[in-house]
Amino acid sequence: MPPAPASPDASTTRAMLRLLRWARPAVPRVVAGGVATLVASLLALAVPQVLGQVVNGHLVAGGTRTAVVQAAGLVLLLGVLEAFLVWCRRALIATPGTGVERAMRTDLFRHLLDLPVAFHDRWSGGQLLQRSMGDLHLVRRWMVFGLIQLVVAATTVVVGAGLMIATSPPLGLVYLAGAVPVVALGFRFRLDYKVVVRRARDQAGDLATSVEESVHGIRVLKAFGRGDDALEDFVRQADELRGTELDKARSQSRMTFVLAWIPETTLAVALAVGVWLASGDRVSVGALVAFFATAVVMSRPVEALGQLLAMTLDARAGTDRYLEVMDTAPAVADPEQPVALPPAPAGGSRVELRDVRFAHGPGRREVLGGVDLVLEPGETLALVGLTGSGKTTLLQLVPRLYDVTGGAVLVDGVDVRDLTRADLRAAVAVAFEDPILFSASVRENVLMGVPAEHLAGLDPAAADALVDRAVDVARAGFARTLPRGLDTVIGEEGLSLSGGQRQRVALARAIAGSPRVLVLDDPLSALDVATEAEVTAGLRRTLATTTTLVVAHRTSTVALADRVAVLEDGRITGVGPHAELLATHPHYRYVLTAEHDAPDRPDAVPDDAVPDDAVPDDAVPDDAARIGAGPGEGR
Ligand SMILES: Nc1ncnc2c1ncn2[C@@H]1O[C@H](COP(=O)(O)OP(=O)(O)OP(=O)(O)O)[C@@H](O)[C@H]1O
Repeated sequence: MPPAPASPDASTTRAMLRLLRWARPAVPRVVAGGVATLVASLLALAVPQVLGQVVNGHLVAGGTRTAVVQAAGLVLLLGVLEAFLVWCRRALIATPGTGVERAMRTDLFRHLLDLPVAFHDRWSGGQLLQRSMGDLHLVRRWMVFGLIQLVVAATTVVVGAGLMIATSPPLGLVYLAGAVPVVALGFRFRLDYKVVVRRARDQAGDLATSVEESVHGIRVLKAFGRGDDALEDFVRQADELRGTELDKARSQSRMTFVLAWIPETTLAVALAVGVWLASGDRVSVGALVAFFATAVVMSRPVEALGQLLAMTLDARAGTDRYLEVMDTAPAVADPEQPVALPPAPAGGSRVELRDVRFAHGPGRREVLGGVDLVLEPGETLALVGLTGSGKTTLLQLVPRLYDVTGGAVLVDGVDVRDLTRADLRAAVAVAFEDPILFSASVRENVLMGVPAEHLAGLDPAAADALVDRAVDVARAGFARTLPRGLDTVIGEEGLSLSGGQRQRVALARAIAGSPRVLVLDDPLSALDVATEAEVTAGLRRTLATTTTLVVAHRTSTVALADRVAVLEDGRITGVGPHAELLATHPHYRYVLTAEHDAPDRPDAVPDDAVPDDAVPDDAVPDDAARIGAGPGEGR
């Protein structure tokens, strides 16, 4: 009974064909390996035919001794050839398989870097990690082993069944009858297994996310003594995954049982029928021997079909999960016909936000509902607003970490969407409040802020000078006192440094490339007021022609600015010097003076709660507000 060749469905075939994009270079060797395996299997099938000839010719018909020796020699030769071909398969496909996996992994990583921040907001790190490691491993294993074995096993079964029918049609038909239940059960297996294997892959991704989150947040877990909770959560997820893996194993073992039991049963029936036919001379003893020897040779590929089908469905789930990421188009992409930025104006760049609107997805509430704002060349403008009012969101629209959903952001008159991302990011540098550094030396982290093409043209001394200048301006000189100075490798995400130290290295990175536009998201929040004043003064001196947009939460950061813009309910409701706004803009006054101890909404504070004349213009002289005015000062 040849079971139905375990054909995966059409969508599986389509998904696997899409792998050709990466597998194409490996195709010749995989095909050669497949041919070697196929020939080896067919040689194995030839052995029973030789045996049949020996039985009929020598044992039954009294053939010569020489014929027997020749037949034995032929069997030996076939065996040696088969072993050689199996070795060829391994040698042929081991290398291209790893090459395909590497190419797929590299493309995935490249694509992840290309995908916008909005994508990374939605996808967990563990799921992406699992897709780039575990899923690709399954795909490679299938490509170099499963696919070839599946084709070879199915071909062996079909050819073997043909030989059995040719050897004895009635016995062959008895054996074939067993294919009917196997096809039906195989179909059912495919449907069930497909669902369960996908669930297992997704759960493995969730489990990886838990590990990643816990390792990332280990300080919080320890500080709050929540390690046991994290462990409990992890164990629950691990149990779920184990349950699904057991479902997989049960489903697979049911199929293996079917593929072992039904052929054996039909073989027993065929044996009874065969003996009866032989006793009536309707089949020769040699044919009977050849028939059953073929059945024995076929039993291995028949049983393997279940495992190979499972492997194919594993790889299908891995391929689907891989392609789900690869098929996500980078929403923030380079324009087809990019515009070049005009040469940097001597006085600095002009940045304009024109009726800018932004929502985190269709149908979601607008975070920004029509922002109009102009930053004049060389100006430093502070953005102030309540927490959650959209300051960070607005900032991120300038370097296109997100794209506006309405209106436009222009740098020197050019819509940022008309620039290549490389040009834009060479012109606009960013420093975030929670800076991420990389496990590299301080020097390498700082140089990350210099556009690659600019860096490539610098000799080491010039690059060092850039780093020194940036480190001085950002008051990150502490890095020179680290064990290996600026060459000290800082830990993952810079966690071996204090929060304020990391902020200063991140600031040095932002200014190292002398950007036209600097976007700073409260980058000095972790510094003490005295250090912040030093950094502020350094920045003002050095970045005279850099146009800077800075989010400020405290008066001392506002000191960096020429003007301040107040962001309120997704709109700019006031722009002007700090002192003027403090005197005339109740919401601004509220944000800077009462944010941390006030009720939820600013609206709760009536306009007259802080009468305008309570803060006369001269009460907060410009200079006092600018330099070193801490949260309590300048109010
Ligand atoms: N990835 C996101 N998906 C959905 N909503 C988001 C996302 N990021 C931020 N938001 C929402 O957008 C709004 C503005 O957030 P944003 O971070 O810009 O505020 P903010 O003014 O910078 O706040 P803070 O001063 O606390 O840093 C908030 O209501 C926030 O919940």
